[in-house]
Amino acid sequence: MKRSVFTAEIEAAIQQVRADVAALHSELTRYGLIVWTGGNVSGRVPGADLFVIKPSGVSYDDLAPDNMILCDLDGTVIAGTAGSDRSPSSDTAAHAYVYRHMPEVGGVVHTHSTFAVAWAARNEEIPCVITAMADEFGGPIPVGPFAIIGDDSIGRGIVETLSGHRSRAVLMANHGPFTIGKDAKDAVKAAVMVEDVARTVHYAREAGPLVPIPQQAIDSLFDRYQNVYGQSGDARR
Ligand SMILES: O=C(CO)[C@@H](O)[C@@H](O)COP(=O)(O)O
Repeated sequence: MKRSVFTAEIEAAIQQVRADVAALHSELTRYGLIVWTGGNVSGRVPGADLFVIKPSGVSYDDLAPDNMILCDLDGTVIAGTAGSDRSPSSDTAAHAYVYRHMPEVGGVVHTHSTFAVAWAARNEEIPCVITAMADEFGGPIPVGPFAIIGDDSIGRGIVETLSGHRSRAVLMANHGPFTIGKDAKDAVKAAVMVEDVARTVHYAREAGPLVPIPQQAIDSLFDRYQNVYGQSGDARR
């Protein structure tokens, strides 16, 4: 089967995304966002209609740049490339759909993190009642439609929910969080933060009624965090 030949520049970009995506999977285990082989991270290859995603069902202990899988934006594995002998993540179609319909997205993450999945099981959005949510998500974290894996329906639900929305996280109904970002690291950060705020707001509501933050304050906090917080070279700046 003929292997695609990439320019030296694209080849270098592919290698960098392979290394980044492989390394970022350890952040999901580090923050306790997945168990066993659940979850997945992908990253778009800058300058090419390609993305890299993990192989399906492979232990996180065994993930490495060379067994990440290179796909085109239809989710088709690029034959003859490193890792192409294995099946890509079962969520590849969803990631591909997001990359095709949200050109500004450079990374997609899916987890089954406990508190976020609990909100998804109730089909309940997480209300914006803490400044950490206003900072990171600019408001509530929305619920996406119930969608069965296997075709474009999960990806379509992510795009329909997050297009034009400040949040980089969506709670797919009865399933769990999918997050997007400028790059794979930005999407992983959103996955870490959605679980953190899901847990905090869960406990807060158990103790008593939640107090919403006024919209003007949410807008101000989000603007500061997106445009002032951190360093000028950060992906979101
Ligand atoms: O939630 C799903 C599918 O949506 C799981 O299968 C997913 O977390 C892990 O699947 P992969 O190992 O990436 O194929």
